[in-house]
Amino acid sequence: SPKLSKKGTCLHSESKPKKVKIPKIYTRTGDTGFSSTFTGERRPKDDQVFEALGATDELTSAIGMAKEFCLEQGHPFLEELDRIQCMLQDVGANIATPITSARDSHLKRTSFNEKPVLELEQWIDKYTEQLEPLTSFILPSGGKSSSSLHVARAICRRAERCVVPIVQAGAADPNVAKYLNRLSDYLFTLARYTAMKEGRVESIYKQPDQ
Ligand SMILES: Nc1ncnc2c1ncn2[C@@H]1O[C@H](COP(=O)(O)OP(=O)(O)OP(=O)(O)O)[C@@H](O)[C@H]1O
Repeated sequence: SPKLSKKGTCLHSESKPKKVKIPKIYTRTGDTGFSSTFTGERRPKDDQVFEALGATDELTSAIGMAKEFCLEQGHPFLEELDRIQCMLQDVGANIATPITSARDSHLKRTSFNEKPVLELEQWIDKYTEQLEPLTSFILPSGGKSSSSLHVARAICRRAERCVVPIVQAGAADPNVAKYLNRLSDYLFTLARYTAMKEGRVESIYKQPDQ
């Protein structure tokens, strides 16, 4: 197969070097504060679709950071977090494709079903069985893995708040809201599980002296 030289020319063994156009990351089309949905609509960047896409992006970035802390501790569930990050790409694709302006071909490529929600539930149940039942409010704590998972959990809840009105308007699949709702429970449970596995104490709520 053709190889690229450092200057971006395409090197074929038998033909003359051809210039390959490397696409630029910036198109400048968003500079006036508008951007595009996957269905081609132009909307202002403070539209609820872009708010939800941005929150989903923050969520997967927070999970990426948490994953690094969990990796340092040798936790065995990194494949679950990888899969969740892939699912969040699909969450984004569904949000970026308002059902109200989508053609069949768009819908086929960006549908989101209930299966990943059920998968999260299985994972939650697996960790919950190994944890002591909750008897008081815990505070985000319990080491770097646990605390970073709590940050991801809080961002997940914001993403859910952004998605709910979009789902209620019939523009995104209800399974997307369900997935985010379940994901925050998963992240909470996993935060507690990592604290337990690392032998870290979770801070609990005590009524502060008045
Ligand atoms: N600030 C934003 N927050 C969340 N999502 C965004 C934001 N800006 C754009 N998007 C979405 O992410 C996609 C990719 O973003 P990108 O930055 O390339 O868009 P743009 O700002 O419209 O274009 P450009 O950066 O090339 O001027 C867009 O098509 C849009 O759906």
